[in-house]
Amino acid sequence: MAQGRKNETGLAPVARRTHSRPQFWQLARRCCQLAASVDVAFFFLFHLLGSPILAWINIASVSLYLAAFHLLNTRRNGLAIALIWTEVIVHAALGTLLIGWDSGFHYFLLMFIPALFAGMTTTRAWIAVAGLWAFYVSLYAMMWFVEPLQPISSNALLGVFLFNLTVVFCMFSYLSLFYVNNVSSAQRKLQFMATTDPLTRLFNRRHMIELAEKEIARCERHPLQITFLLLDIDHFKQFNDRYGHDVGDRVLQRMSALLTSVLRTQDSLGRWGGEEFLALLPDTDGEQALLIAERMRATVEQDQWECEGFALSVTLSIGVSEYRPGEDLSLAIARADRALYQGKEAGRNRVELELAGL
Ligand SMILES: Nc1nc2c(ncn2[C@@H]2O[C@H](COP(=O)(O)OP(=O)(O)OP(=O)(O)O)[C@@H](O)[C@H]2O)c(=O)[nH]1
Repeated sequence: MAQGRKNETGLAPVARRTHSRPQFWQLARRCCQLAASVDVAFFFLFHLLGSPILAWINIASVSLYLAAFHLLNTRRNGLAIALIWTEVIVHAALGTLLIGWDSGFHYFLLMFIPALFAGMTTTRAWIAVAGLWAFYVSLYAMMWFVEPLQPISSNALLGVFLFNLTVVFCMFSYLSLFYVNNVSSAQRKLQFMATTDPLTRLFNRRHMIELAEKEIARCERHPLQITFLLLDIDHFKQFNDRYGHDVGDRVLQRMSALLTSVLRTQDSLGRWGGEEFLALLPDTDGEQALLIAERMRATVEQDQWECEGFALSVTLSIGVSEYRPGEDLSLAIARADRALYQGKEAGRNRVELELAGL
């Protein structure tokens, strides 16, 4: 069924995805507003320069841009793009025919090139660019043989040229800025998604490993101590079983906020798995880490846990390990895990440091 619909529209999946991009249509709307404003300025400029035909062409252009803007607002995007295309091509051609190639109206055609690649599949964009190139070259060649139909003085022509050039510079700069901002914001979002656990908003396991490996590399250059805390909520399963999964999720979120508030700015905290967290404490020895872990344990125990009307008794067991220079990260974490297990075995709600010699 889905495949059939694809064929009916005649659009490849990439094209449909591209056209559903809200930023593209937001940009198209903004371009309509800008272009309509520029055309209002042109109306007065051409009246002053004694070219009434061009002045009234600009009024037609403003109407087309307003219509395209309205179509974009009502999601008739294809028709809107067709109107914008028509306006730019006809306007550039008429401007050039009436007052000559040196008016610089043809520069507006070049602005389509990035828009074509942003709004179409690559193959279609190449075909459209080839068509645009042919039109551009034909217009240029024609102006070798045809005199301008409504010439204006050379000073006025220079004025129009400078005006057009300035507008094209401004619009290209605006489009470039828009593009760069979009790419940077997409990169930020991707970076966030790649490093963050969506439920708790803490770092995810993969990012914690990256951070820990960076810290270990730093530790190998300068002899600094690193400690790891592996934290596990006691009897977490019972919250899910008794009160439902949503309450379990809220406990995880609240726990993340609480633990973050206890840690120092140089420490990193991540969700290691289900109800397990890993804290990385740089420049910290085992003794200091024990104090921090104890503070975390006590904070969780003393906090008033209430979730969706249920009073909960939440505690945490914590295993602490010191990183030994030269060892693999997994070994240091395995020792924290063993310490955590000992804490669970000894009755939970405890902090345990790795046993010496293990
Ligand atoms: N609500 C919720 N539950 C989760 C999530 N991830 C894992 N869990 C649950 O966490 C529970 C972990 O249970 P266990 O590993 O038996 O551990 P526990 O009940 O905390 O017991 P101890 O660790 O031995 O104290 C399981 O029931 C998982 O389904 C999550 O993202 N949200």
